Parts: sequence; C-alpha cells; structure tokens
Amino acid sequence: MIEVNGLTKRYGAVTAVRDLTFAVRPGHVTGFLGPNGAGKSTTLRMILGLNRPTAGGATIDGRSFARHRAGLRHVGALLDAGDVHGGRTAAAHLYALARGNGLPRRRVADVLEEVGLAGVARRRIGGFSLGMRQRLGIAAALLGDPPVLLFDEPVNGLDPEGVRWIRGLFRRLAAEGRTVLVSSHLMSEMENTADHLVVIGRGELIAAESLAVFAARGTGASVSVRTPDSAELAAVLALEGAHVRPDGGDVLTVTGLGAARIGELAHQRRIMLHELAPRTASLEQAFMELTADRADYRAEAQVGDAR
Ligand SMILES: Nc1ncnc2c1ncn2[C@@H]1O[C@H](COP(=O)(O)OP(=O)(O)OP(=O)(O)O)[C@@H](O)[C@H]1O
Repeated sequence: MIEVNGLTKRYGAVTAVRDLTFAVRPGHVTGFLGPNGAGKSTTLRMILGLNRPTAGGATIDGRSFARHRAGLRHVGALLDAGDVHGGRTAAAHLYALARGNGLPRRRVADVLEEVGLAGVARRRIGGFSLGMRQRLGIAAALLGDPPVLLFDEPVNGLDPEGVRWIRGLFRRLAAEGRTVLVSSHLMSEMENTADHLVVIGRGELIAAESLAVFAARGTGASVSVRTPDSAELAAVLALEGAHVRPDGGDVLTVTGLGAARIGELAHQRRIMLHELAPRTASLEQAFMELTADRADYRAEAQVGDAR
C-alpha cells in the first residue's frame, strides 16, 4: 500500500503539488490522472524518494522509500523511459541493474521474455523505438519481482498491440495482489485498465475513488426510460424536479432522478415501463468537467476526445 499524506512541493513561486493525501491499495490497478503539468511526475518522484517534499510525506507499506532496504525487490518503477544508456544492449542494461541490486541474473531473461524483448536482448538500446524503451523500462521495474509498482505514462509510444499487452500486464500484476499505480494524462488510457482513480489538477487532489463513483460525478449521468405513456410519465417526473428530455418515440432521458425513484413513481401512477436503464456519464466527460478549470495545458486532440 502506498500512503501519501499532506504531500506538498514548491519550486520557488510555483506550487507543483499541494497538500495531497490519498492511499493506493494492493490488488487494484490505480490510475493516477491529471492534465499535463498537474504534478503527477513530481508526486511519483517524491513517493520514490527522488524529490524531497516541502511538506508532508509518503510511505510504501508503512515506511518511507529510503527505509526500504529491499530496493527493487520491494518497489519497481518506470519513470522516464528515455533515461537509459543508449550504447548498452538491453540485456547488459538489465544485468547491470540486477548486479547493483543483488538480484539473480536469471531474472533478466525472465523479464525480457515477459515484456516481449527477448528477441532484441543483444541489440543496443540506442536503436530502440520509444515503445521498445517503454517495454525495457517495464522490464527493469519488474526485475526484483516487487509487490509495489509505479509507472509514469507507460503507454506513451506503444502501438495498439502494445497498449493491449500493457493493460493485461497491469491487471495480472494487480490480480497477483500487488499495488499498481499508473499515471496518465488521458482518461481513455485508464478506463479499461484501472479500477480505482486518483485525479489531480494543478497539484491538488480532485478525486480518489472507484471508477464507477468517478463516472457518476459527470453531469452526463442519466436514466433512459421507455414507456408507452411517455407524456404522462414526463409530467410526473417533472413535478418531482427531474429534467426530462423526449428522445424520440416512447423514450425519455431523465437527469436529476435515480432509476429506483423513477420506477417507484411509475408504479404508483400505474404507468407501464418497457425499459429503465441508468446511463453513466463517460469517464472522459467526468474527467474533462472536473479538471476543466485546473488544466494549464491541454491539447486540442484531448478536448476532441471528450466529444
Ligand atoms: N524541477 C522543477 N523546477 C521548477 N518547476 C518544476 C520542476 N519540476 C516540475 N515543475 C513544475 O511543477 C508542475 C508539475 O509538473 P509535473 O511534471 O509533476 O506534472 P505532470 O502532471 O507529471 O505533467 P506531465 O504529464 O506534463 O509530465 C509544472 O508546473 C512544472 O512546470
């Protein structure tokens, strides 16, 4: 378990991270989301003891990272995939890491196999694509077979097959009972992977909850109702304060009232329902709405994704 408590980081006049408190539990993939510049990398670096907090702190399984003598055996991390010696081969890079951390040499072949780089183990990293470097960084994180794993934007540079592979890998690692924290600035990368979310904007916590709860925050959450008595039901629901939109034929889209209450009201008035279906807002929509006023930088493409 990772526990972050009142974590704050200031760089001169810039507050990169402000009073963050959240927990990341084992057995789940937790998505760490925020627009560019939100403070994700700074937070991960503080959890890993690479940046010193201005205030607050973080622990991994009850101890600060510096106090984990087990190192890579306890915590694995992918921070910056570009931060490797290009002149080395993939295998030599991992052998050096294994040696430096007292890990058995045989782990190198295991993790290269795991990330799909066994065939290029003897090639120099300098010739690797970004996606191959990401895989190598993931191999390094897995080297010590650690129970806690942190990945900073691991999906960058992966092709669609790589994206599918990495989703499966994260889910498997979590199913094995590990703590898995994965950062991204795109909700679409997380919605089929994470079951919990920690969302930040301009260094501040926006949400720390399950995906389902987060999605329900979006104003797009509604209930679709199909009934032969749509005009009568619409009037009843409007009296209860719901917003009712006729959606063609006998379908109504209702916001501001839950499915259970709509069913009760219909039952009381003896109105026949043919369908009563809650529709959650898309996660992307909830993410865009909640971070809208806390995004410093946002690419047009991301705004487009939400439509
Ligand atoms: N060493 C530093 N000196 C000064 N400011 C910094 C430093 N590192 C980060 N910042 C600032 O802190 C804020 C948070 O940056 P950070 O890299 O943690 O965000 P991020 O969420 O990881 O964003 P991205 O997705 O773009 O990497 C930004 O405003 C950034 O400019």
